[in-house]
Amino acid sequence: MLHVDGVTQTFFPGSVNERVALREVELRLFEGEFVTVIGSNGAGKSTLLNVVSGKLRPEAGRVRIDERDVTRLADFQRARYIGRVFQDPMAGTAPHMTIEENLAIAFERGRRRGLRRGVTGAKRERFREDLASLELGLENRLRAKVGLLSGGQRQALSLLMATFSEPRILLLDEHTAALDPQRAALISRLTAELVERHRLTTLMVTHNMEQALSMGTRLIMMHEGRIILDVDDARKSRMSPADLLAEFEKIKGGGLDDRTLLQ
Ligand SMILES: Nc1ncnc2c1ncn2[C@@H]1O[C@H](COP(=O)(O)OP(=O)(O)OP(=O)(O)O)[C@@H](O)[C@H]1O
Repeated sequence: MLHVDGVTQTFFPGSVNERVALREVELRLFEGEFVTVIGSNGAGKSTLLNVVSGKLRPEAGRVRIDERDVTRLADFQRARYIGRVFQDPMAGTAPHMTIEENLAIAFERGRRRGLRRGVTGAKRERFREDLASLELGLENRLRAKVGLLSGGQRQALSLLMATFSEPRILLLDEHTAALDPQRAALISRLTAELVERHRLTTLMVTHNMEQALSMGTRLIMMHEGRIILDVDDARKSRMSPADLLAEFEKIKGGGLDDRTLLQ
């Protein structure tokens, strides 16, 4: 359902600062797959998410969602297909608006025009139910300003908002990295629950190898703009972080050729 076909992305081409962030990346996600993405700094993980979301238009290659070529659609035009949560808990929500106002915006994203805007009684009830599922007590604080919430609460709200419009693809960009371990565990649990409940096709970038192995149904490793390892669920469930590191060393040491390493 998501096809990334031969995507290449170079920043500052032809200058001394030239950086090839993605090199002919091929990636296919089936409906409902939950893929965790790991890799060294500068491997191209965020750039891949930016190309999928439409924030970046790749210099070569195509992105297709449900067979539709969306390569030339800007991010706001792809918004109804895509939900995204960033590392910064402040990025996904509007601090000066209330919890219910933030939810109302997310709810209306991607829906047809003509539906009643604003917070109606029916919507408020739905928001209350969804917030209650987070088990953070936010269902009793619908009219509180989001700026008053903690980082973990705000990230939980961002996650809920990103899944509200039942996007075709959920993009998670190190969305637990800025949280303390307890909050990170909470957001990981909520992520697994929401992905399962809405059967979302998901790409999740993380630097945490334990998390990359314990979550999702498939794992890919990136290095220098390439996907160098692609591990299915069965194999992933048998791997440890040490195995992943050993794979990485083996691939790096063996002269990289992604075509032979991709499975
Ligand atoms: N907007 C940009 N302008 C210039 N260069 C960029 C830009 N975004 C990314 N790059 C470069 O592209 C390469 C890939 O960056 P990217 O952010 O995708 O890596 P990453 O795998 O997400 O890294 P990290 O784990 O450090 O966040 C890096 O060399 C980076 O410096």
